[in-house]
Amino acid sequence: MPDTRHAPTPILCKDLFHLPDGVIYLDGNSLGPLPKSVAARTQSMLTDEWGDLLIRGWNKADWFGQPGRVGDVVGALIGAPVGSVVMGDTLSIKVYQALAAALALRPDRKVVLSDSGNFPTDLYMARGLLEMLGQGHELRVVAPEEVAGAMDDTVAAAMLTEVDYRTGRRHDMAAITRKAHDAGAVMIWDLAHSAGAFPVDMTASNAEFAVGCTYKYLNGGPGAPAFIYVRPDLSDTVRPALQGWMGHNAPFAFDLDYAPAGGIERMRVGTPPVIQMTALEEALKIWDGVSMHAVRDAAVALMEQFIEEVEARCPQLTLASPRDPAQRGSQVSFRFAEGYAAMQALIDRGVIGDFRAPDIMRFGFTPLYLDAGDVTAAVDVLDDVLSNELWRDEKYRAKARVT
Ligand SMILES: Cc1ncc(COP(=O)(O)O)c(C=O)c1O
Ligand SMILES: Nc1c(O)cccc1C(=O)C[C@H](N)C(=O)O
Repeated sequence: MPDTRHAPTPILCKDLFHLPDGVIYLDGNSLGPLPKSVAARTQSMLTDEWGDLLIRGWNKADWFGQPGRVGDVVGALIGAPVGSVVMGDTLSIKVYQALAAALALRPDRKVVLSDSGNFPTDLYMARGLLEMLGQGHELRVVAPEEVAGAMDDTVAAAMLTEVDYRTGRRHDMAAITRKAHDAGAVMIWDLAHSAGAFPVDMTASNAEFAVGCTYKYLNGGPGAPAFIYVRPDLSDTVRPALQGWMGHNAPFAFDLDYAPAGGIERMRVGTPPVIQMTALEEALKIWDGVSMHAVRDAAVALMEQFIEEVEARCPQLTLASPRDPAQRGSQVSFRFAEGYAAMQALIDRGVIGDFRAPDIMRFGFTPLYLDAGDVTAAVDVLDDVLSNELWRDEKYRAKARVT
C-alpha cells in the first residue's frame, strides 16, 4: 500500500529561515531559528496594530482571541482537537496549572510521580505547589526506566517530559499513559521536546493534560508563550489554580467573584504577550501542509547519519542517546569529559549545539533547515576539534552565564 502519510510539501525549507552565513544550527531543540516572515509580521503588528489600532486592537485585530486561535494551530500539531489547547505564560506556569488541576481530580491520593530525566523547572514547580498545598503530598522521582513499575495506587498524578532534555531518551507515551490510568492516576505530559519534532497524538494517548513550549521546534522565539492541553471531557470542570481574569467566564463584567470560563479558556491567566504571540502565530505558518511524519522520517535519517559519522570519525565521544531511533526524540547526545570546552570550540567554528552538565554535548536535528550536507560538514568540524584537541585553548574554558 502506498504511504499516504507523506504530504507533497518539501520538508527542507531552509530559505524560509534566517540562518547566519557559515552557521550549521544544531540547537533548534533549545531555541528555534527566526523564520524570515516573522520580522515583517512583527513589525506590522507593532505599527499597524499596536501603533494605529491602539486599544482597539483587542477587538479589531482580535488580540483577545489569539491564545485560543494559536492554541488550535498548536493543537493540530500535537493531535489535539480544536478547542483543547490554549496559549499563554511560560511553560513553568503551565506545569503548575496542569499539576494543580490534576491533583484536584485525585484528592485522596498524595503522590506525584516523575523521573530524574525531567527538566528541573518541572520538578521545582511541582515541589513548590506541593509545599504550598501543605496536604502531605510527596514528589516521587524515579529513574526514567523505572516509571512504569512505580505506577501504583498511591499515585495521584504522573508528570513526565516525553523526551529527556539531556539524553534524548523518549518515553512510550501511549504505554505509560495506559499504566497511569490502570493505576487510577492522572497523566500529564510535558511536550517541550516533542511538539514540532515528531508526531504526537494527544487524543490517542488519552492523557488528561499536556503542556509545552513553543520556542524550540515551533520557532516562536525566545520567551514565546507556552501551551496547555486539557482533555475535552474535563475542560469544563477542571479547577484552575491560577484564577486570573482572562480565564473568567466574563472578564469584562468585572465581577468581584471568580467564575471560570467554559472549556480550555479557563486555563488562561492574565493579559497575553501579544507581540510575542504574533511572532509565534506567524512562525507556525511554516507548518502549513507539512507532514509531521515526514519531518520525523527526515530527522531520523539525519540523526542516524550523524551517529554513524561521529562514531566512525570521533572515537573520543560516547553515545549518550538511545541507539534505537524509536526511543529517541530529535536530538543526539554524546558524552565527552571536556564537552563544555569542545562545544565552545565547535560554536566558535559555526557549528552550534549545546552542552549539558556534567559531560553531554547535545545536537538537535530539525530537517526543516538541515540536510545531509550539513551533517557531514558538522562532523568535519567536530573531528577537527577533537583530533587536534582544539578544545584545549584556554578561551573555551570560560563558563558562560547561559549555556
Ligand atoms: C521539559 C522542559 N520544561 C520546561 C522548560 C522551561 O520552562 P520555561 O519556558 O518556563 O522556562 C524547558 C526548557 O527550558 C524544558 O525543556
Ligand atoms: N528556555 C531556555 C532559556 O530561556 C535559556 C536557555 C535555554 C533554555 C532552554 O530552553 C533549555 C532547554 N529547555 C533544555 O532542554 O536544556
